[in-house]
Amino acid sequence: MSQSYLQQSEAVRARFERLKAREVILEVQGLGKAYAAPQGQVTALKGIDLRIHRREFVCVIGPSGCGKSTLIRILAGLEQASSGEVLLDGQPVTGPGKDRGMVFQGYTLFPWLNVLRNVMFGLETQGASRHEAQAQARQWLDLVGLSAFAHHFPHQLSGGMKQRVAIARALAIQPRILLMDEPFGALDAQTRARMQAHLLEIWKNIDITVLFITHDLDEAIFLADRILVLKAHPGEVQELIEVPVPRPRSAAQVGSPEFQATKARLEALIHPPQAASDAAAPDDVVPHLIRFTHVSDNVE
Ligand SMILES: Nc1ncnc2c1ncn2[C@@H]1O[C@H](COP(=O)(O)OP(=O)(O)OP(=O)(O)O)[C@@H](O)[C@H]1O
Repeated sequence: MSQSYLQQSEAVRARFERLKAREVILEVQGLGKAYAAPQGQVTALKGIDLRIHRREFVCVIGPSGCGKSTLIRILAGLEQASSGEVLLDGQPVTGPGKDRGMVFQGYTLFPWLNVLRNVMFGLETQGASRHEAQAQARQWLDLVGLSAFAHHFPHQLSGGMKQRVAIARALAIQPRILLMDEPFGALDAQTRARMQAHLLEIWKNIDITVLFITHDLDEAIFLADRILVLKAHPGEVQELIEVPVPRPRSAAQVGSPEFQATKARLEALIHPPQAASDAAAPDDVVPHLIRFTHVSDNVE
């Protein structure tokens, strides 16, 4: 029989025990969010409970519309919950704060500031002197491997480099948790893989807890300690999976039995067998397809 994703080696089990013994940084209790929509109320999130420990790496995955972005926006304090509570270090989150760093998919650097000034920005708004902000920003640029690009402007950088600056900028204010919403979604596969390895290297070297949203199953397994799987309509917790793949992680592990078992479980949760959705669809309804191209313009 093939390996189960629930099976953990002794080392992995011991690591989870150590991880769970650490303090809880982020606690989400009975979180719900309903939006008013023209067709009635939409329940984006319902009864979400989650506890994330210090220096844990949690990925959130789920089908489109399961409330991933809503969740991260509430955690960031950009959106109000309809019910429940979010506690960061035991304190309720009521709005944005410097205890949370954000990195989004779109490149959110200030185009008119060079790389160094982009990283200095948050430090200066927090009251650091120009000199102090510059010294600290240089250290963060060093950490993301971009010291040589301090005086470049965002338009002179590749997509991956821009996201490294965004990570340096988010980390510079020394948040308790880094909230990442599909940060590598716009990158090509090769750059994306490099950024994943790079992010793990950064995470290893500093005291930061990460909550990372992704659509990509491989990315979630490669990065996470635990994966929160949400389901849609309403957005509820389907399962919180402990990733059995040992650390340190490397690309070579993708073929390992524990990686494959975890991927199979995620596939089953996110893309349930066709029969289930077929049963819900009346099979006597033939969709009416409109042909937009010229009839002779065949693609088959
Ligand atoms: N401002 C809004 N007003 C009304 N409905 C909304 C609003 N924002 C989100 N929703 C609805 O809430 C649900 C969850 O949306 P959300 O964007 O959080 O999901 P998601 O998992 O991030 O989706 P995707 O993977 O496609 O980005 C969806 O049904 C969406 O249509």
